[in-house]
Amino acid sequence: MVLKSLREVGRVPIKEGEKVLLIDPRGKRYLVTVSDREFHTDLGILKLGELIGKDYGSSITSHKGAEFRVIKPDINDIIAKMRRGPQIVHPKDAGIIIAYAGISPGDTVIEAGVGSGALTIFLANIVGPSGRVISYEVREDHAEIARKNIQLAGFSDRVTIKLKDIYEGIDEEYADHIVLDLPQPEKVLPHALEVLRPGGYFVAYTPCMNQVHRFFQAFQEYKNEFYKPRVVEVLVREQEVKKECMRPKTTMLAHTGYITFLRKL
Ligand SMILES: C[S@@+](CC[C@H](N)C(=O)[O-])C[C@H]1O[C@@H](n2cnc3c(N)ncnc32)[C@H](O)[C@@H]1O
Repeated sequence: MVLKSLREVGRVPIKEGEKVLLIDPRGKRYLVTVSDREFHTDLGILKLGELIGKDYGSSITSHKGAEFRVIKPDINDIIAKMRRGPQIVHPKDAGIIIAYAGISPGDTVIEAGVGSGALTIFLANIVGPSGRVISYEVREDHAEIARKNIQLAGFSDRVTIKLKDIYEGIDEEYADHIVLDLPQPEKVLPHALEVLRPGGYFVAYTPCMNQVHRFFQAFQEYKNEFYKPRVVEVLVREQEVKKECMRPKTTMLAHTGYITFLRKL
């Protein structure tokens, strides 16, 4: 057996039409599509066609002599650069939703609302090509933004956006998990019970404590159908790493939302 070096395995030359991430000498990032065109920056003009056939990790130089490194973008790069409509679920919250609910490749996840599609992209990434994300949305303009963002991430094959109010019901007969980012998740509880598989999770992301309170008042009627609930808030404290001093950053993204997890019995 011939073992390939890591360098050979990772070596897939850049092709025309691919999305790549360029990083300038200051660390500024640009998501561009490789084609035979010029890309203008304040550090000079780049001829993107020069990237074709190069390796990821290599660089391209502007007409002013600035060197831009090129790497393959991941979903975080896509989400950072995509168009936003409503407020998106932050990666720290998407991460814990996926981890605590055990969302896995091949799963069918019903989501609402799609908003800008950020959480949808995280979900589609984890369920993989054999899974499905079915996302309900009431606003056509939000659905349109999300559709484009999901296409940009390359997940249109596994995501279905439905223009429908999920409070009125769920059309599907089966879901491994239900993930909600909308104002009144308690209105989805009776529909969720009909379609959620035993062991599957009902997850509700809500920014306000009074929403959590209202949810749990409604939940009393359904409490025998679920394993004991869990509510979390995720705080990420980034560190400032400098040669002379390492310490927590003085500012942080504190509150985003409360995440409620219910597991169906
Ligand atoms: C905060 S945004 C969701 C953001 C999304 N999670 C993301 O990460 O980009 C909430 C969305 O829920 C939609 N929405 C509100 N009530 C809904 C309902 N009953 N059924 C479906 N969508 C609903 C809104 O139109 C809005 O687009």
